[in-house]
Amino acid sequence: MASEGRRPLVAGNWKMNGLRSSIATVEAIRDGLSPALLDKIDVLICPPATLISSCVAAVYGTPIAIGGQNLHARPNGAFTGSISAEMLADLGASYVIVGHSERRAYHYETDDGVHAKALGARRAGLRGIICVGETMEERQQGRALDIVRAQLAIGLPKGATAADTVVAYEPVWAIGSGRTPTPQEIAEVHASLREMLDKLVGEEAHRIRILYGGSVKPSNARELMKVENVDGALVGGASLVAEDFLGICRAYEE
Ligand SMILES: O=C(CO)COP(=O)(O)O
Repeated sequence: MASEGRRPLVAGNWKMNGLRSSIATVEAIRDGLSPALLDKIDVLICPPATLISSCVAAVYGTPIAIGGQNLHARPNGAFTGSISAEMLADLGASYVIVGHSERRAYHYETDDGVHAKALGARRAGLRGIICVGETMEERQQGRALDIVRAQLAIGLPKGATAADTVVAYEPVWAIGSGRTPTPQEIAEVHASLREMLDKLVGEEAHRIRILYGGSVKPSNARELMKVENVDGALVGGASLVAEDFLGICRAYEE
């Protein structure tokens, strides 16, 4: 449950999916969210960078936020193909995902790199969503908590606040697999992350949101979102289908 006044955040990560025709999905999400629900939760869509501008236009005048999926740590320079936090902010993005496990696995991102990117996000006034998560092998070795705590301790910028930082726990083995940890397993990791946040930033730890991500669907969202210290969801596959993403948002309806 998002408690202690933390406002839930339901975020969609489209990954490398979406053409201009996908703006219809954003419009359907926009039109399907009731004012009463938007009073209770924050909603964010992170499309590929190519669609950020048109998504920003589609949600103009609503509280729905648009974010990037990755950034370069530097503000500008000779980094062919890269996009800086300033460029994302310039398009109207207000969040950016940092250190997603797919970036770590396929683009060799390290915890130090995640830290540099999170600083870049803060520099440009974006909220960084810092992702942590263990592999199945690490879980089986009993190392899940050690892994995610270390990822957080290195990745999180000094003095992080709820205004510039969100944490997302995404077990690598739950992403796109249809498998999720049990509510007890999620509660254990989120409590441990909250405790680590407390060590790192003190009181502010109780204001920083910790999302759960990995195979969140309308059918399991209610159960997962009421786990203690779960302050929302980071949704992959189900965020590509307006009705599914809306179904997850509606877990917060009652
Ligand atoms: O990686 C994720 C979100 O960032 C989760 O993806 P799925 O919801 O497709 O498992």
